[in-house]
Amino acid sequence: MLTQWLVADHQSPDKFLRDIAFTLISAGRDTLSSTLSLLLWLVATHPDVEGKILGEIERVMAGTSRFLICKDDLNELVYLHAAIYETLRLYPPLPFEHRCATEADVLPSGHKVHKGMRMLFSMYSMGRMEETWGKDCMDFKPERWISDEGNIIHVPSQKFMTFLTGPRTCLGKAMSFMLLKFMVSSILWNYKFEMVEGHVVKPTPSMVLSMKDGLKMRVSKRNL
Ligand code: HEM
Repeated sequence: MLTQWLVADHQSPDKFLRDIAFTLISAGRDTLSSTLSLLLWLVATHPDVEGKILGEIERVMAGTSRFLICKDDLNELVYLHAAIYETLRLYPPLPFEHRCATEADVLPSGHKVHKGMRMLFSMYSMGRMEETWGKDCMDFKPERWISDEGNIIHVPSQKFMTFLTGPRTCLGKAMSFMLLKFMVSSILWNYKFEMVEGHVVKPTPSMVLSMKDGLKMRVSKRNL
């Protein structure tokens, strides 16, 4: 696809490549760092989840002397995959979005939309709605993403809106899961993260979800 665009854009392939690289870096940098911080916080405050993630990595690493997960192992990390989904449900890095109607329309709810009307929607709230996610919607529970057969349950993008839905959905979803699984498994396998006593994490809605007073954690090396 890149080559096709490059061929079509005879005038300035360098500028085109620069813009593509900038888009990918800017779209991926803050979203991934927000997810990583929130996941480390959730894991540190849910020792049962930490234990299950470590147990899964241990099974994958059994019989090897490696200290890092490799690409072929990623599909085996189902529980970690579910923990990332669950983090992104409760704490979408882009907590709200807007769209502008190009034509007048009527929403499935019956609400009328005028041409040019700007609509703001909150992925943060949609990930916490009881009628969508059930009574335990506020709990951090990776298990809700795993089927009885032990596979990740497919949830339609209209329900799980963190990467948005429709033609302008995030192009980096698969890459995000791959990178996050690499990072989180390698970090957690080698280091233990504990909250600094008294530090309260306050997720703050801005363009990218952040933490008001940062994330203060104590990091120690694990004895493998
Ligand atoms: C957890 C990580 C990520 C989340 C939650 C996320 C979420 C989103 C959302 C909500 C949009 C739609 C924005 C809009 O239309 O206003 C978007 C668009 C986009 N994302 Fe991501 N993103 C993530 C990571 C990445 C990564 C790692 C890349 C690339 C390396 C990437 C590339 C893009 C691109 C190129 C678009 C624009 C798509 C288009 O407009 O057609 N994203 N992302």
